[in-house]
Amino acid sequence: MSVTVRVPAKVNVQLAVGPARSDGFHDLANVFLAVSLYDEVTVTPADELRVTCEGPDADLVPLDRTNLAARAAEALAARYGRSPDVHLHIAKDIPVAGGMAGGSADGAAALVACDALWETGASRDELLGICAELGSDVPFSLVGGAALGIGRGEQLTPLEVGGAFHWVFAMADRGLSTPAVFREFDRLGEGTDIPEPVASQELLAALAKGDPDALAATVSNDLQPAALSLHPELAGTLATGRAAGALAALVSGSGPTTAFLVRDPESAAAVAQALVSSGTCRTVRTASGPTPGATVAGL
Ligand SMILES: C[C@](O)(CO)[C@H](O)COP(=O)(O)OP(=O)(O)OC[C@H]1O[C@@H](n2ccc(N)nc2=O)[C@H](O)[C@@H]1O
Ligand SMILES: Nc1ncnc2c1ncn2[C@@H]1O[C@H](COP(=O)(O)OP(=O)(O)OP(=O)(O)O)[C@@H](O)[C@H]1O
Repeated sequence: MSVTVRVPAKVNVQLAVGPARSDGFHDLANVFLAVSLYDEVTVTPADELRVTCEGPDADLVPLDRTNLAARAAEALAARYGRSPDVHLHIAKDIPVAGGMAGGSADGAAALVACDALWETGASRDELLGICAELGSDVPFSLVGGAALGIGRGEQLTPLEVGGAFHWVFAMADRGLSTPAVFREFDRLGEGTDIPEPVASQELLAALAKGDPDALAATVSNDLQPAALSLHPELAGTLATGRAAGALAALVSGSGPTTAFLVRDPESAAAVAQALVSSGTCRTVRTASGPTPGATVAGL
């Protein structure tokens, strides 16, 4: 018997970052939108805990116990006093170290899959608690849709969304480390007064209306200057997408994936074509959101 769970990537339509806290994290006002790029995690009983991975970026994924899917299985097993001996297979389509929460997605998916396999009877809140211990983005990968994350980004409030938003994503030729981007944010902000992060009411209204023009006017990412500082070539990718008609162009989370909000699938195709032709990125994908969080796809 095995269980397969499908889990989406995310884009941050607002990422407001406060000053560094004493624990090294930053308080956020983090507006997440789940988008239709998916990983699938399949869990099967085995003699020992083992992780395998397939997909274009598979060689970049650690297969030891640092893999967030393995850590999720271990955390759930420890909670229920059972052995974590399973085979976790990750079919990976979400870019690795791309700022789209790929590792977090696998953590949430493995948790849901093991929970179904082991029939633990854990409540949703218990699962969300384990997710928050695994990483700041992991709870959102479980719930999907759209949500405002405060604290480290792990304290979620679901958000209403009035329609589908269409996106183009450009993957860069190398990844960026999330802690390195937060450190660069701190360095760039040295000596300045960094305000407490607050969600934009205009942005929440744009999401609720399903209005792409209003959303384009309000998207923001406080980590973008830090990501551009570490990866200056991204400025060219952003400019290419804007020139091709994207309503908004921004770095996704800690980057280096760049995200382009477009009006409809036709304009997504045009922006994607321009990005491919420009040679300023590794691969280009189109997607839409919101889409549900980690969901059992097959038993
Ligand atoms: C950039 C985002 O992807 C936006 O959604 C997230 O804030 C990052 O979430 P994540 O990858 O799950 O991050 P975690 O695994 O919790 O933390 C990795 C590292 O990122 C930094 N970090 C993360 C979240 C946060 N609110 N403040 C931080 O400063 C810390 O250096 C931390 O050690
Ligand atoms: N299942 C996993 N898939 C990918 N990377 C993983 C996984 N588990 C652990 N990692 C490690 O996490 C690092 C960051 O990978 P990930 O793809 O989650 O980055 P990210 O999308 O930038 O994350 P985020 O958007 O949450 O900041 C990788 O370089 C890898 O070493």
